[in-house]
Amino acid sequence: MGVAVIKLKNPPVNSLSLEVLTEFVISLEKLENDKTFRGVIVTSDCPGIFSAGLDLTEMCGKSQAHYAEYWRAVQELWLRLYLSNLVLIAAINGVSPAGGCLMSLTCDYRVLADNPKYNMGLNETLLGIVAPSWFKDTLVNTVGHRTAERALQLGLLFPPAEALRVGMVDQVVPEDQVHSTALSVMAQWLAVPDHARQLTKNLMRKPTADRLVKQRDADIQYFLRFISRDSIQKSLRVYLDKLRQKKG
Ligand SMILES: CC/C=C\C/C=C\C/C=C\C/C=C/C(=O)SCCNC(=O)CCNC(=O)[C@H](O)C(C)(C)COP(=O)(O)OP(=O)(O)OC[C@H]1O[C@@H](n2cnc3c(N)ncnc32)[C@H](O)[C@@H]1OP(=O)(O)O
Repeated sequence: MGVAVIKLKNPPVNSLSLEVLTEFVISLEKLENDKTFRGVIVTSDCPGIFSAGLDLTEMCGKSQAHYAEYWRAVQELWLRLYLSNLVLIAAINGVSPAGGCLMSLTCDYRVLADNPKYNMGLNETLLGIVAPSWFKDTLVNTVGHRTAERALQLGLLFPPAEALRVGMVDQVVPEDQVHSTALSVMAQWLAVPDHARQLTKNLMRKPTADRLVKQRDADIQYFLRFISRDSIQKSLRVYLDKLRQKKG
């Protein structure tokens, strides 16, 4: 039925490095241009981890030029996913904080494995950083304003039952059924004529995407100013050190 699977593979935690973001956009573009494909299942090849989100090492101790290049790549992936003409289904087979969660929120439907460790949410505030407005918009469009407001301020990571309750995911299923469920949901979405579904998706999503498109450069400048602050760099270093020390 013309369904591709994109499996994220950047061990150990599928962090969204510049290289991963770039490759993801290229793969998506190829699938968009190949008319034999109508749908994509986005999943992970790293056991227990869907994606650890944006790669913190790309946002810490690097040059301004690097931050700008990285942020443009983050914007590009979000825009491509959010406005994709393909049916995108996230088969979430692991934990998905921040950028990992965002990626799944751009999909048309989310199936999450029922494992209490597989938390998801936009936890940026816990790192001492702030989810950008378009991250916030994506969450609001999924779970509504009040739930998003509380989740964003507290940096909440929702376990599967809670994620389902607030509407962050559409289905929670046993871990060994995530892929088959994604496939059967895909069949249901592909039963709808493409042109009607695509125009409807565009109608729902374009106003949100346009807000970023209209101010992409300003958004990059804003990110540069924010991420270059000493206090923000310090927060990120402390957070990364904590992650590294966990093992020791
Ligand atoms: C007004 C606003 C204006 C502008 C906006 C400005 C700023 C906002 C910018 C960006 C928004 C940010 C979005 C993000 O996505 S930030 C990333 C958030 N991610 C997390 O908090 C997850 C962190 N990781 C974890 O919690 C765990 O690693 C995880 C549960 C995923 C897996 O645990 P596990 O025990 O299996 O592995 P670890 O031992 O913890 O990690 C292994 C290895 O990987 C490194 N690691 C983990 N996560 C990341 C990451 N996101 N980026 C880079 N590296 C990561 C970890 O340090 C370990 O490294 P090492 O010790 O060297 O092996």
